[in-house]
Amino acid sequence: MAEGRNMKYVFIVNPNSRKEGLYTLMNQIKSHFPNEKVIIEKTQSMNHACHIARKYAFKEEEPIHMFACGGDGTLHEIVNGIAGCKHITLSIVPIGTGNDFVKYFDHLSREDFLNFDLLKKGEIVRCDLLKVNGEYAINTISFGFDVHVAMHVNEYRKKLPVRGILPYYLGMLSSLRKPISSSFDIQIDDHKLEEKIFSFVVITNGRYYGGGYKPCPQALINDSKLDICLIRDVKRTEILKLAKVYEKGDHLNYPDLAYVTKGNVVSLHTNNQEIYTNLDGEIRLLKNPTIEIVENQIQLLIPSKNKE
Ligand SMILES: Nc1ncnc2c1ncn2[C@@H]1O[C@H](COP(=O)(O)OP(=O)(O)OP(=O)(O)O)[C@@H](O)[C@H]1O
Repeated sequence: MAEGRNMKYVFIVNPNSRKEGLYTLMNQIKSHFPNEKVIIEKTQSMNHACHIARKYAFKEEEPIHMFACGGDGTLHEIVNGIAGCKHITLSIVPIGTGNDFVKYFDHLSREDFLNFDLLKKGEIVRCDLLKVNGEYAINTISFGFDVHVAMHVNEYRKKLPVRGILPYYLGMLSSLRKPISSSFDIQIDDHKLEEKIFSFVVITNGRYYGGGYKPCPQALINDSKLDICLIRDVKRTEILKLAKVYEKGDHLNYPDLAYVTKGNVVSLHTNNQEIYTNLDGEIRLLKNPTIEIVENQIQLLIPSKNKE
């Protein structure tokens, strides 16, 4: 835990999170912070987490240990409120349904992130952010077929009382009714790609997204680089094969299906037309999106399983 005499502990909680996660969280707070300055802020609507986080970002005089309690959507909003703030340390309490970002730390389980004893002796990990047309993302930004899948996933989650991986499969099936590939005019740094037809393009900081897929298995959250996965013009008959290998990050063994590269800036020229963009699972319509890496923007505090 980030400690110090004046340390303030701020929990930003999405109350719509999994009930058992919320229950564990409240018990953990009670037992670990009997006397300290603890503030629990519950989100009430879309983007509220960002507004709450920003309020603390402006209070530069006091050190703050902030906890993002929810799913990747809550984390996304908080990161947009505190990017670049050196007086805030951020821990993630993954009580959402997907929580793909924390899967990056593959030596830690979801339970480890909920264990404040492990957080007490935790370690600081500096984290870069992606930025597109003024908005940050901590995990991934993508374009193409997988954005349509994400949109359907969000719809299924709203409409049906289903959780876990099922909305992702349903979203994929719904998206297959439309063409899988489209034309992209892509520039990576000063290199314009000659290849234009792709099924989707994923730019990553972390390693997992979309319920557990692994576009850039070697991505590092603190290497000051964008990792870019380009999925080629996949036919309907190849989608199942792709999904299977993509989940394990084995798609790179099939260069006819996909390839990965690195860069500092990725630009999509859309002739001022809007394109659906997926930022950490949130959907936006952007014109001519330009994605850059912004280094060392967040101090993450993650649990440690080391004895001492
Ligand atoms: N009280 C609230 N009522 C309705 N929506 C809310 C409320 N608080 C937060 N939200 C919205 O919930 C979404 C975030 O949900 P959550 O944190 O579970 O993320 P998620 O995108 O579902 O992630 P994951 O897939 O990891 O579970 C955001 O769009 C946010 O604006």
